[in-house]
Amino acid sequence: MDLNKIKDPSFLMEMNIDELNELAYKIRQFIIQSVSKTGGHLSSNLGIVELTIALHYVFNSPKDKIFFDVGHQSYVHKILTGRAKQFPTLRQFNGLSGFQKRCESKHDVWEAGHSSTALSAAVAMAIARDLNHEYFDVIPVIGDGAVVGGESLEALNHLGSIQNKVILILNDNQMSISKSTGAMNNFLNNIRISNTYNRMKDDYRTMLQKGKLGEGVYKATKYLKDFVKHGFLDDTIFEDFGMDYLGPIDGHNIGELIRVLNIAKTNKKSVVVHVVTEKGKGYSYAENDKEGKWHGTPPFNVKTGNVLTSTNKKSWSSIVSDQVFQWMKIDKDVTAITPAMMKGSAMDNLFKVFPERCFDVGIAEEHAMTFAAGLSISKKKPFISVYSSFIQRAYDQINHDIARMKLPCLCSIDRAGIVGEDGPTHHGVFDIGFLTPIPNIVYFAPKDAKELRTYVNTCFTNFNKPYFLRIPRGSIDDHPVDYHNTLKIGTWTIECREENYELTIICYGENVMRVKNMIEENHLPIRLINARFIKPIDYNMVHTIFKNDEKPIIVYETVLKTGSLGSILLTYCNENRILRSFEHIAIQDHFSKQGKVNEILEDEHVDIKSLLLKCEELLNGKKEN
Ligand SMILES: Cc1ncc(C[n+]2csc(CCOP(=O)(O)OP(=O)(O)O)c2C)c(N)n1
Ligand SMILES: CC(=O)[C@@H](O)[C@H](O)COP(=O)(O)O
Ligand SMILES: [Mg+2]
Repeated sequence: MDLNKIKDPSFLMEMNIDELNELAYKIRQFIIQSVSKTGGHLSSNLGIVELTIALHYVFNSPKDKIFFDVGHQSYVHKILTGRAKQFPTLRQFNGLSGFQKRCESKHDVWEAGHSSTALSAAVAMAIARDLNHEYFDVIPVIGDGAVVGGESLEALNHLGSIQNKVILILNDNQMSISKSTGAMNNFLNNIRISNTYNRMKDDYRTMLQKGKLGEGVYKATKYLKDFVKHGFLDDTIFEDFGMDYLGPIDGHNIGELIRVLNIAKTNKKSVVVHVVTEKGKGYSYAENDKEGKWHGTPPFNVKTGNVLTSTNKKSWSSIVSDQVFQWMKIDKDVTAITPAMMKGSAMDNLFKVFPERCFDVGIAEEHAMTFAAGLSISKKKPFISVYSSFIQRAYDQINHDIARMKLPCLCSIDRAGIVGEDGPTHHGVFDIGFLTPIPNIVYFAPKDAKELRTYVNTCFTNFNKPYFLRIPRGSIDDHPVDYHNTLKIGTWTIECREENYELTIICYGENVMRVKNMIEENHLPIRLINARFIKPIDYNMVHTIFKNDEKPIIVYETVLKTGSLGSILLTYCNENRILRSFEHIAIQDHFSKQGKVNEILEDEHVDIKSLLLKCEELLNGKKEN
């Protein structure tokens, strides 16, 4: 069958199990080929092919609400709901989203990108349905990584106390991006490997084969309830939360999936269907290397498994991590924390060499921050690395637990700025606006590897306050720095041209080097200020620039304008009665699109070309005067 011709999932009803298996094979090949060209979340999608087919076979979307937590594993759902043709545009500018998107299809009933929201939404949908006296099923599909996120557990707590039915599909592939961690994972693992379970599973299989479960849903459900009550599953956490439990089910056996999903469909109460799948299934490289590489991949060669873009530069994340590593070697109090992003934050080596001082707390940004506060109050020196967009979750913990008590820590805000293909849910453009109002913190955005390493040294040398660090996605040239080298908190530097300038640009982070190149390539009479401390700002320099100089000023940022450095400077000028206006280039009050970083910057008019145009306009205007 031609996947491009699929309009909606109704065609599945005409297919027998062999045909459904053939379809699964085709979809897998399609996804491998397609993602090899565009890049994307490969292994989670390869693992969920049969499960998604079975869900759309048993339930009637969009009347029944099938939706995926995070949404990075919704490619099969997209194909079955008529979007195969758009896959060449996956994650591209103005193309198909890598997550569910309500504007793309009526079958996308929820949107995410961040983890652990699906069950909350499902509980609400089920309650609203029952209030409206409507009849449909609500079926959130949640991974073993996402199910431990605080919000999932809060929603589970709510669901367990109400009568409204939700069918929670727990897609257990034993992996988050790295290996799943924590007690819930141990619990799921125990179910999977228990001898008792295996015996029970065989009994259950036999019953399925003999068609006994087909004799009547009531009988089947009762059997499963007895199974739950008297068998090895008598204290599943889900039962304790007031739900029924079905499973574990082989997530690559379509026949078994369909049978059990039908039982879940007719079950009266909320039910967890525990489905065991294999991440990366059907692509040998992804099956053999489950540790992160194939979770989200750039374009690659299908035959060799090699990615098509490679660089000699080092990621910003790995440079932070390496400098922290140097400090872990000499200071046994330094500890490291990641909320499930060990690979992305390049912390593998820390975990390998110092396992007893490194903590992957799972998808739990709130806990990660308060846990860091607890370590800090106990005289440890916590380093935490969290993506900018994910730390939005932990605002209160930074404010209430860390900053208010002035607890020393070093928190690296990774993936700050426009991140690219992950799109609006993942752009790190809000952190300056929401972190800088918090008292007691220091916030630093390095221009290069040297400044970055020097700041890490500064923090560990004087570990006495909440230090924050802001780094983007991407790579740069590395520059080793001895750990004695430090810098002065709250100081900005003049990056180029102290005299004979006609215009001043103020920027920070990776933009400093970009702007410097622009100035040098175009031989422009511009003074460039490296505003590396976003908090505290360099009041002396700011005063000098804004008070004593009549030449034009541009504050250039690639974050949201609201709450940005520009708005901090406006407030400063106002407070100090400095009557001075300046040009402010930053992102307007909306969510930026997905695509290549340069395309998005251009779309937002905050690219270097837009800056250059503004400079030329101001410089020419100056000359004409
Ligand atoms: C709040 C938040 N933190 C971290 C992430 C990054 N992230 C995306 S998918 C993922 C792993 C999810 O694991 P699981 O739910 O088991 O899905 P799988 O990929 O195994 O199918 C993580 C950590 C995120 N999207 N949102
Ligand atoms: C879906 C999700 O949230 C992550 O997989 C994210 O896409 C990772 O981003 P990086 O590729 O920047 O690590
Ligand atoms: Mg998983």
